[in-house]
Amino acid sequence: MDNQYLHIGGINVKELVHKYGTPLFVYDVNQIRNNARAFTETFKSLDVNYQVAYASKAFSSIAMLQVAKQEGLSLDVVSQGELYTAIQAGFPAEKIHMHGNNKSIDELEMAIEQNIGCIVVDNFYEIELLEYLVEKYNQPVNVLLRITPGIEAHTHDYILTGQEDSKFGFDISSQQASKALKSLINHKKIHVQGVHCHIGSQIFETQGFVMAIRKIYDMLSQWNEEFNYQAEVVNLGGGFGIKYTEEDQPLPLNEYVVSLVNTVKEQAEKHDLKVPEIWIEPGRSIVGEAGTTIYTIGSIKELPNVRKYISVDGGMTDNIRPALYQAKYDAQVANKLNEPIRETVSIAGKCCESGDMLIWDLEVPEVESGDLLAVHSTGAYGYSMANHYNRFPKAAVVFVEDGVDRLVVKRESYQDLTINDLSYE
Ligand SMILES: Cc1ncc(COP(=O)(O)O)c(C=O)c1O
Ligand SMILES: N[C@@H](CCCC[NH3+])C(=O)O
Repeated sequence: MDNQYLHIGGINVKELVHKYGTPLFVYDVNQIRNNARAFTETFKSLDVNYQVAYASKAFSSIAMLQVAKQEGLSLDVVSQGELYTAIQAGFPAEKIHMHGNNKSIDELEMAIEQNIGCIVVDNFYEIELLEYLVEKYNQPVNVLLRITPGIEAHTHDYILTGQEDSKFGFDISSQQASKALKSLINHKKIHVQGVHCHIGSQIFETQGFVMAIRKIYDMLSQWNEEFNYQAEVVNLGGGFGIKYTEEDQPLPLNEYVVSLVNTVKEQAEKHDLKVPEIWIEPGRSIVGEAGTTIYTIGSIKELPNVRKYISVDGGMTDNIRPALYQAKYDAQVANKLNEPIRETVSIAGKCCESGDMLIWDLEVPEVESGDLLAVHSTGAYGYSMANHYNRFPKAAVVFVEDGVDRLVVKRESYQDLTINDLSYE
C-alpha cells in the first residue's frame, strides 16, 4: 500500500518518519536548486550583470547555505548569527550582504573583519558607526543605501516594508535618502555602490516592483544632476510570492526577473543613466515550496455540529505563521493519499495557547490517531522562526535529493533545552 504514502524527492515519508521521527521538516533539494536556477538562468538570458542573493532569514542552516553556494548565489544576512552560519558553511565572504535596521557595533565589526561584499546601510546612526569603524580597522567598505520608496505592496501589514511609515531605510520623499548619500559621497573609505529597496513579501504581481523602480530612478536622476552620482548596483530585494494554498496564484519566477530587468533598463535609458548591476534577494520563493512538515496526529476532539479538532505533535513552535499572519496552509494525510475525502477538520498544535492552530478548514479522509499529516510549503519562515514555547525541542530537518536522504539539522534534545540554565540552589 506504499502508493497511499506521500513521497518527497523519491522517498516514502514513512521511511523518513521511521528514521527521524516527527515533527520533521523535509526539503526537496532539487526543488531548491530549480528555484535558484529559475532566477539565475533568466538573468543570464537577459544579458545583464546580476547577483541573486538568497535571503537566509527564510531558512538558514549550514547545509542550506552550502546548497546556495553550489548554485552560485550570493547571500543576504541580517544578523551576526546569520553571518556566523554563513562563515561556518564556507560561504565566500565577498558574496555576502549584510542587512539590519539596528546593526550593533559587534555585528558591523564582524562584517568588516570578515570583509564581506557589502553592508546595506539603513539609517544615520549606522553611518556614524561605520565612519568610526572604517577608521578603526583602516579598511574600506562597500555599502548600498536602503531606500523606502513609498510603495504599498498588496500583502499582510506585518510583512510590508516599502511604505514611507516603516522602520526600515531612508525615506525618499522627506529627502533622508539624499541626505544619506550626501554624507557619504566623498568618503574615502565608504564606497556607496548603489541603492537597495525591498517592498514587502509574498507579492503576486510585478506592478509594485515597477512602481518602486520608477521612484528609485526619479531619485537616481536627481542624484546624477545634483551630485554627479550614478549607482553601480540597484538591489530590488525579494518578496516573490509562492503557493501555499489553491487561493495563491504566484507568477513563474522568471516573470518577476524579466519585469524587473526590463523596467530598470527602460528607466536607465529614460534618465540617460548607465544600466547598473541588478541584484535581488529572494528567500521564500527559493525554499518555501521545497519544504514540507510531517507531523504525527494525536488527539482528536469532536464538537458535534461545531468542529473537529485534530491535534498534531508540533504547532506554533515550528510554524508560527498562522498565528502571526493568519497564514493559510494546505496539508494531506500522508499515509492515506488515495482514500476518499470524508470531512472538514481543524488542525491544532500542541502548545498551551488557543491561537495555536495550523489550519482551520482542511478536507481529509477518515483520520485516526497515529496517522501522518504533511503540511505543504513550510520551507520558508518555518524552522527559521521556530521557538521554544512550552519548552518543545526544535524539530529535525532532512534534505532529500535523487532518492537519498540526509539529516542536516539534528532534532534538539531536552539537554539542549536546559544547556544555558544555571542552578539557583
Ligand atoms: C530586505 C529583505 N530582503 C529580502 C527579503 C526576503 O523576502 P522573501 O522571503 O519574501 O523573498 C526580506 C524579507 O521580507 C527582506 O526584508
Ligand atoms: N517572516 C515573514 C516575512 C518577513 C520577511 C522578512 N522581511 C513571513 O513569514 O512571511
